[in-house]
Amino acid sequence: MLTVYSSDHRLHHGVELKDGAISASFEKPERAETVLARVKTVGLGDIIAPRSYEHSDYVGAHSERYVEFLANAWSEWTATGRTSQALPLVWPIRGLPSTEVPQFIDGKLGFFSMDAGSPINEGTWEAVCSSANSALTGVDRLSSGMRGVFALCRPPGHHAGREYTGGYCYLNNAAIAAQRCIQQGAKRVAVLDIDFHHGNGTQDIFYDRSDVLFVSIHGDPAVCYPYFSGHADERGMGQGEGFNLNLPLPKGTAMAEFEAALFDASATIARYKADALIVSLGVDTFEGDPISHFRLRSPDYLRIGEMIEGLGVPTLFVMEGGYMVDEIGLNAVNVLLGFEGRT
Ligand SMILES: NCCCCCC(=O)NO
Ligand SMILES: [Zn+2]
Repeated sequence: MLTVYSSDHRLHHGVELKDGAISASFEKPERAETVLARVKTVGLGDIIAPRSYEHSDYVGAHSERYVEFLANAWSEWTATGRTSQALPLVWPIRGLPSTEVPQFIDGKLGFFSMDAGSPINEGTWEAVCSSANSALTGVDRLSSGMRGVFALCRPPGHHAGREYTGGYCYLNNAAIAAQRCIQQGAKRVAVLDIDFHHGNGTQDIFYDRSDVLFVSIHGDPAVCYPYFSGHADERGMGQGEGFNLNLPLPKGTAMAEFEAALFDASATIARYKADALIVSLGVDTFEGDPISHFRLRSPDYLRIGEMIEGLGVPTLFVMEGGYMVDEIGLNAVNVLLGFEGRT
């Protein structure tokens, strides 16, 4: 299987607000390096760098003004004399009447984010573009007739909505890939999100559309991040009604329950008859993950890959979460090996 990877991800080192203190982010460069090392160790296949794309290739999944905000945020922040990481401090929540985009960068940061989980620093935008470009390059290779391609994306993307950052995400790599498939003529694209956390951003982007089916298996938002999306009654709206399937599972879920949910997800995707499948591949479902609450074990990821292959659809795997750095490579690549029947 071909892997698309850019070392430009190393330009982004985030911080995060956790338990009331600022600390180095769990979303660290070593994550992608460990997965890359495992890809090489197992001889998964060729590894290529992404092609470059235009900012306009991100629009469709995202709004133009959001992409422009991301591209200019660091320069606007540093123009105020600050060299620290740019973080939002105020958000346009229920009861605040203005719907205008503020002119000052501190207001823009809050307008275009859902939480303080996506800090912006000097190298962030370049890293974010390299991550989205890896997903786009993966689609272009898939379209050339490949059965499966792996976009080793970092930073991740599935919490990024049409106009907001969040949860370590900036551009929604999986959504940008799905949109590219549609632009290249696909009539129906399925996105399967198997990360521990609900892909609220991907849901947001396609919620009113029937040409992209979104299916997510994740920790119950009543007790798990992102808390405010991912319930089973969120089924899409307008033309998208019935093309959004959330399968929330309780904390402590192990493979038996996860596999049953994946079986249901697969049945829905099979009925949809997708021309292409984008998998948001998070492995923070692993039992040792420091910020998540499922109990999958490394061999389980082989089975997950097998089940995804059973859908018989050209598939782009897009790396999302996974924070147990020692095992992230083993677990992510096990999905890809399972997909290839190398179990
Ligand atoms: N900082 C709060 C938790 C962020 C979750 C990131 C993730 O793995 N999403 O899939
Ligand atoms: Zn996650």
